[in-house]
Amino acid sequence: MTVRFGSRVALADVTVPAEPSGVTVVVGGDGAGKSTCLRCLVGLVRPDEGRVSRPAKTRIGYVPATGGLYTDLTVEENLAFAASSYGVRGADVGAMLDRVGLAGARDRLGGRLSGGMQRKLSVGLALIHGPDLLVLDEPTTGVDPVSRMELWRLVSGAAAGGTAVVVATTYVNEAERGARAVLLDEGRVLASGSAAGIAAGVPGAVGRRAAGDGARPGDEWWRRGAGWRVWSPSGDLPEGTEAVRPDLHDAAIVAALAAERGTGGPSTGSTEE
Ligand SMILES: Nc1ncnc2c1ncn2[C@@H]1O[C@H](COP(=O)(O)OP(=O)(O)OP(=O)(O)O)[C@@H](O)[C@H]1O
Repeated sequence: MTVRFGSRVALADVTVPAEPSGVTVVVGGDGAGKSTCLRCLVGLVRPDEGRVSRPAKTRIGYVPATGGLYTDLTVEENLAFAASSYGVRGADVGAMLDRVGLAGARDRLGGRLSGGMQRKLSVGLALIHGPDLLVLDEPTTGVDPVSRMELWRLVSGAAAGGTAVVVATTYVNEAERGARAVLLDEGRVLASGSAAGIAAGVPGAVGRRAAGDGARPGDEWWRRGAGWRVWSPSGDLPEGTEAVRPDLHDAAIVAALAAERGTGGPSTGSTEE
C-alpha cells in the first residue's frame, strides 16, 4: 500500500501480511504510519497505490487508537449494542463478559472504567461477531502491565479461534507476540518477518562495551542498558567491544541506521522462520 496526504507520503509500498490464526504486529514510533496502515486494512482509507485483500466489512473487527466504546452505556449494554449493530442474533454477551474479564463490571458505565478495562471492552466489542479479521490500533499503549498481559491473551485467544489479527504497537518487545512483525519508520518498512528472523537478519556484527561518562562514540553507536552497542556493517568490530547476538531491539536500531545510510539493513520480506 502507498498512501499520500497531499505531498506527504504516509505509507510507501508497505505490505502487511495477515493470515487466519496468525498475529501480525505492526511496530513503529509516533507518526510511523501505523494508524494509516490499519485504516487501509479495514477500508477506511483507500491506498493511492497497491491493494488490500480483506474479508467483507461485516467480518472485520476494528478498534481505533482512541475510543471504540460508548461511555454512556454500561459494559453489558455496550456488548449487546455491538452485537445488534453487527446483526448477531442471540449473542452470548455473558460469555464475552467472562472472556474479557469484565463480568464483575457488567453494570458500570463505559466511561467509568479504568483505561485497561476500556481497552478490554473495546476488544470484546470488536470480537462479539466472531470476525475473520481483527485489527487493533495500539491496544496496549499506556495500559498497566497486568491489563497489557490480559489484552495479549485476548489477542492470542482470537487467533487460536481462527481469526487473523493485526495489532499496532509502539513497543518493540511486543513484536515477539506475533508470528510476524512489520517494523515501520516514516511510512517505510524497515524490516518484516518473524521477530527471530529479523534479529537473525542483521547484517555485519553488533558489539557491546561498558559505557563510561563519555559522549556517544559515533554514528553507529547507541545506548543499551548500562552499556554501548555498536553496529559494524562490515562485521569488523572496534577494539574493546565484545560481539553480541542482536535481538529485535538491536535489529530495529540497525534497520533505522541502515535506512539513514541508504544501505541494506535486516532483510525485509524474506525472513521466514
Ligand atoms: N488525514 C491525514 N491528513 C494528513 N496527514 C495525515 C493524515 N493522517 C495521517 N497523516 C500523517 O501521516 C503520517 C502517519 O500517520 P499515522 O497516524 O498513520 O502514524 P502512526 O504511526 O499511527 O502514529 P501515531 O501513533 O502518532 O498516530 C504522519 O506524518 C501523519 O501526520
